[in-house]
Amino acid sequence: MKIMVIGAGAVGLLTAFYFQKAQIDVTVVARRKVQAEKINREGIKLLSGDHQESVYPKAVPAEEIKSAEAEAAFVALKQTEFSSWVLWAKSHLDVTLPLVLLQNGEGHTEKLRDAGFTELIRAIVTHGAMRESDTAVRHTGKGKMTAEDTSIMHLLGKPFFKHADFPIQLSKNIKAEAERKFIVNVTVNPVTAVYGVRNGELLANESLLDKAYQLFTEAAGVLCLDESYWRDVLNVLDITADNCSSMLVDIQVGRRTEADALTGYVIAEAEKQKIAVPHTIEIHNQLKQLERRERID
Ligand SMILES: NC(=O)C1=CN([C@@H]2O[C@H](COP(=O)(O)OP(=O)(O)OC[C@H]3O[C@@H](n4cnc5c(N)ncnc54)[C@H](OP(=O)(O)O)[C@@H]3O)[C@@H](O)[C@H]2O)C=CC1
Ligand SMILES: CC(C)(CO)C(=O)C(=O)O
Repeated sequence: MKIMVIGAGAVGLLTAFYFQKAQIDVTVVARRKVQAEKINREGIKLLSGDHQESVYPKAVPAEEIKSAEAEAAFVALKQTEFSSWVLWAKSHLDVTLPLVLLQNGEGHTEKLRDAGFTELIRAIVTHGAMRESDTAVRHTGKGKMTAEDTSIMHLLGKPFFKHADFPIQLSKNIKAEAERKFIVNVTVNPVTAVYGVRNGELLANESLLDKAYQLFTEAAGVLCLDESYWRDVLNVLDITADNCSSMLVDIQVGRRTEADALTGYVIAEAEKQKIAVPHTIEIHNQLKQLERRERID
């Protein structure tokens, strides 16, 4: 099989590494030509604890793709880049190419559907990954990829169903899986980013946990989720206590955050349903202010 991995950041490099290692023909599509050239020279190095290993997929810059010679593409760029990427996708990819979407947050699937793409497969990633250089990725937390149960995912996922380090599982109810991840991200990420703390600090500090719970209650109201999802949030906080959330990292390095696809999505849905979400609006505005203050790109 041939796949493309579009976006050579943390999740893209991790996905490309494990697929190439499983002897699947991978083409990495990088935004920057210089990154594609480095991957072609040096391969992709995975770092996990003390273990290091390299694989050698092909890489091409996005500007040089004419049409996709692949059975599917894994899309691994952030929500912040999605709208402009959809314009690129419309002119470079066949609308029937199966696209496996690895993003946190909501709104991206609709953007692609509105652009005419027909084979959209959602996947939820619970791994932790950090890009250390243009060619090296650290696997910081072993989780899994849960993808919508489709025939192409049966083929693509097969080498990984029992994989020790990069397991893929299929779900007939990906909406529920996505909601479970969404409620964690919309609760944990904004509080850790605004207060500049690691995830575990929310468990240690009652006032921060209260703020997270207020966000949880508002998001759960909008998504019609029950209180049992709060246990998931506490569980993730416990398991990832030492992590800096992705949103905190974005603020620290001066990048735009994925707030629009998280708190922004809750605010938009609440407006449609005429539900008040004052705490979500307040923290969303704080995030936007922080983005303006810290932004370097
Ligand atoms: N990192 C993690 O542990 C996890 C991340 N996720 C989710 O996965 C998604 C990706 O996150 P992550 O990998 O961390 O993000 P990164 O910022 O590490 O990577 C995004 C990559 O997309 C590339 N890119 C941007 N625009 C384009 C474009 N038009 N064409 C091709 N490539 C492009 C960027 O290129 P450039 O380098 O040139 O900027 C960058 O390499 C996010 O939605 C995130 O929330 C989910 C679970 C865990
Ligand atoms: C689960 C959590 C909160 C781990 O840090 C995450 O997904 C993120 O940081 O985006």
